[in-house]
Amino acid sequence: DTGSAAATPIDPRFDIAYVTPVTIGTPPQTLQLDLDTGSSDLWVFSSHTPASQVRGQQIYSPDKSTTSKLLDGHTWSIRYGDGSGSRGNVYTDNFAIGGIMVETQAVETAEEVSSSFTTEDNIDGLVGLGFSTLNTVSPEGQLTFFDNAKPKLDAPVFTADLKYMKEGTYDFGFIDESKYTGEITYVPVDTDPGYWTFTSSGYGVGSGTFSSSPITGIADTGTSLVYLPTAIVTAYYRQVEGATNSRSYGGYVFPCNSTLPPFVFGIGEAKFTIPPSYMSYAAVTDGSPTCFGGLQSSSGIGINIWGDVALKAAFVVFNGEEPPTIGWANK
Ligand SMILES: CC(C)(C)S(=O)(=O)N[C@@H](Cc1ccccc1)C(=O)N[C@@H](Cc1c[nH]c[nH+]1)C(=O)N[C@@H](CC1CCCCC1)C(O)(O)C(F)(F)C(=O)NCCN1CCOCC1
Repeated sequence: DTGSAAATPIDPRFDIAYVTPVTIGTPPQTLQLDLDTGSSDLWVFSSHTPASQVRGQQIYSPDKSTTSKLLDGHTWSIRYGDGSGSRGNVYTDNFAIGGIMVETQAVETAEEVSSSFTTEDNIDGLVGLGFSTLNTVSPEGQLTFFDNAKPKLDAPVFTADLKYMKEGTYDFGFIDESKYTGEITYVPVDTDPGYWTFTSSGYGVGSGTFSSSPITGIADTGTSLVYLPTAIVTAYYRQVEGATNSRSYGGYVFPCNSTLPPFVFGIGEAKFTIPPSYMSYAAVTDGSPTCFGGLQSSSGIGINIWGDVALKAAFVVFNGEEPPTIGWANK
């Protein structure tokens, strides 16, 4: 099998996250989920989510599906890097993305979600596409959609073609040559503890010299920005007029009319350029002349994260062969 599904920015003003339509159950219930390579739980707003915590999200009702089965005695609970979280019970049911159907996918139904999920009415849940070792279901961990779908895919891969303020695509089971230019550079992936962890070959600020130094981090479709070591981040913002590391805004900000250099990162011998428009993430509040940077320091996180700001500058292949690798191509 092969399949494709849209990755649509949830906000027309800036790319905070992307959602993809999925179907669950019989007859199919359609939800818009955030495909997230930084986690490995597939969870949804559901008929079990308290009404006070649901604000416009689509919900999955297992009781309305003739193919749903409660996974008795199983629960889940997850906390994300931005402090948000959710927890609940587990069903298995038919689950499809882009026409790829998994009959007994573990679908985690939310009994509770944190306030930032309630207020984000464009996200009905997440599809974790990290490695199944990160799945939080207890007492038995469950497989991700990708692990379940792999045996029926023409190739054990999925690709991300995220775009700047535009609809992109996730493809499953094939590599669409029309979506990239030149060659795909593959590098090894370390699956411990369960992220798509790889090592970049270095970075450059604008037309400055390229610094060939290894940067190990995770490819994370569920994180909006890029988080890198402080030395790299200060080297970047040193080139931005009026940039400061603002405690109140929690990161590097600068006047929105400042000229930003592009940010270059290396994958093996290949170079990828994040254009200035991606590096100016958003005004700190609507209409403010102060903008928040798309590159921030990872010192508070503990790992470097190549989030959407970097991913949308490339065509990325998540290769699930043994051993897994990750491929990057220009587009
Ligand atoms: C707006 C912003 C200031 C740029 S933001 O940072 O708030 N953007 C959020 C995403 C978002 C989208 C929509 C609405 C609101 C927020 C963002 O980038 N969050 C990251 C920030 C971060 C990461 N690390 C430190 N900080 C995050 O938590 N991303 C997780 C998925 C998010 C969660 C909130 C809802 C949208 C999806 C993530 O899964 O990508 C993760 F990798 F960062 C993460 O937390 N993975 C959980 C890993 N655990 C390990 C233990 O086993 C269980 C799984």
